[in-house]
Amino acid sequence: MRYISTRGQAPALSFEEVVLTGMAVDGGLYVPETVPQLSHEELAAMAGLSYAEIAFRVMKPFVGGEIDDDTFRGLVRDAYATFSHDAVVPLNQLDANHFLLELFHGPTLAFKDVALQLLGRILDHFLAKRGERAVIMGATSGDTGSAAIEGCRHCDHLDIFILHPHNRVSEVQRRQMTSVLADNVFNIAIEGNFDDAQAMVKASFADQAFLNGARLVAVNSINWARIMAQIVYYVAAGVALGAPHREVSFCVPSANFGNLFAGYMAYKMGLPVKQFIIATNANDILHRTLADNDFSKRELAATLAPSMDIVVSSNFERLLFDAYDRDGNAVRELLERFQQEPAVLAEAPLAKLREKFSSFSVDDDTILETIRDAHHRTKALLDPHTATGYRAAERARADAVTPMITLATAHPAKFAEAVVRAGFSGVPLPPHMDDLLEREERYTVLPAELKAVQSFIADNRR
Ligand SMILES: Cc1ncc(COP(=O)(O)O)c(C=O)c1O
Ligand SMILES: N[C@@H](CCOP(=O)(O)O)C(=O)O
Repeated sequence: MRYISTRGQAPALSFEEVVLTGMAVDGGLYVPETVPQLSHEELAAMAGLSYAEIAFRVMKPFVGGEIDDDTFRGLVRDAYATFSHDAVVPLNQLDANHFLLELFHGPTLAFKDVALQLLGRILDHFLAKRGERAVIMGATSGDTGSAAIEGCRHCDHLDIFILHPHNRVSEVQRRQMTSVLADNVFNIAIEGNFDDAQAMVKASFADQAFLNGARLVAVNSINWARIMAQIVYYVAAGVALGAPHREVSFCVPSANFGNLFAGYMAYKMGLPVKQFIIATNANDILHRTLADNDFSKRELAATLAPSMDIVVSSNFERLLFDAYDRDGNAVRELLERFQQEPAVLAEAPLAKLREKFSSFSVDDDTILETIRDAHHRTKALLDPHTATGYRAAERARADAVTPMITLATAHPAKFAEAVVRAGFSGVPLPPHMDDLLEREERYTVLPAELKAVQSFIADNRR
């Protein structure tokens, strides 16, 4: 299996190289050169298998033999043994054909654990084999950071630097990151927003001179392995509800678009998907692009679903690459224009996207109303991100027959403030986090300046 860049000018890489590289040198993101196919028979044979076994079968072609099967099976098994639910990502039936796919039973209570528990183990495997150390640099709006720290903190070969927007993540999210006092973990609170943090991470991949030759690794969804691991739960959920014999639809709370892109990959591999619904909060660039062909940046709004407070949606580039028939030059031109001024998509690619995707934007008042309404109707207590998905699914679904699977991306305890504002008395943290609010914290506040962040990393890496 080879991986190519969405901007068409970087060298093709192997799986091991792509995992250890992150972003392509031409500024693009890596995608598989060809999409492996899951036949009708292979999908049907997954019914009833454990999540770890489905994960092994779905991901094996992407690994392309670069980790031997027994070792890879072991990494996958160990990654999902950290989840507190036997089904790893259980389906919760809300009504006749609306299901919640609960992705929050991992150690840090958000969907990021699904990929980052595995990515930490894969990185450890490759770095140990090479006898190398590496520096992780990641940007987070609150969930990727703690999941990356949790997934990589025991890895002797890694130093981890996570940038979060100062005072713009929930208290639980911040403490999940900053209360990890390990020698190889560094939390940086940026005086800016997530887009500033992500831009600094991307700029650091583009010019790594500040690291004096050390290897820089990505844990954000720019790293292909993140997407690969997230494909699995779409397949597992689809098969559990009757695929390949019947179609399913998915509604995904979206921002950086790694989650939904993984679903699109599952579809391209052969999972019968009728419809994808993109749910956004008030930061609605994905919705505006799809609905009005308005691919333009707007001021970032602080919302009740802070993990989705993102304007520049990295992985949309991967979808555009497909929509533009894998024309790297066209994608590069479009994204360069988008960075400078409002852009529009060409007619044909936009029409292609509209065949499979619809979208819906949900403001803060509606998030609160939805948390109340969903609880009243189904007894499920949703976190504010999942609430955007639930509302979008109820409003935008194409029919009342195809099972609709809304991805529950975080546990409500991570966002107690919003849940309390919706009228509930609070949500207890799970036992392993009982004392989270009393734990000592350590983090460094820095201005949103690339040089300041890079100097901090250069001075502190081991
Ligand atoms: C809880 C939660 N829901 C939804 C999202 C959006 O996912 P994505 O960025 O993959 O679109 C994120 C983070 O981005 C998140 O942390
Ligand atoms: N919501 C994310 C933002 C980063 O997204 P990623 O999927 O690219 O890591 C977060 O919680 O940090």
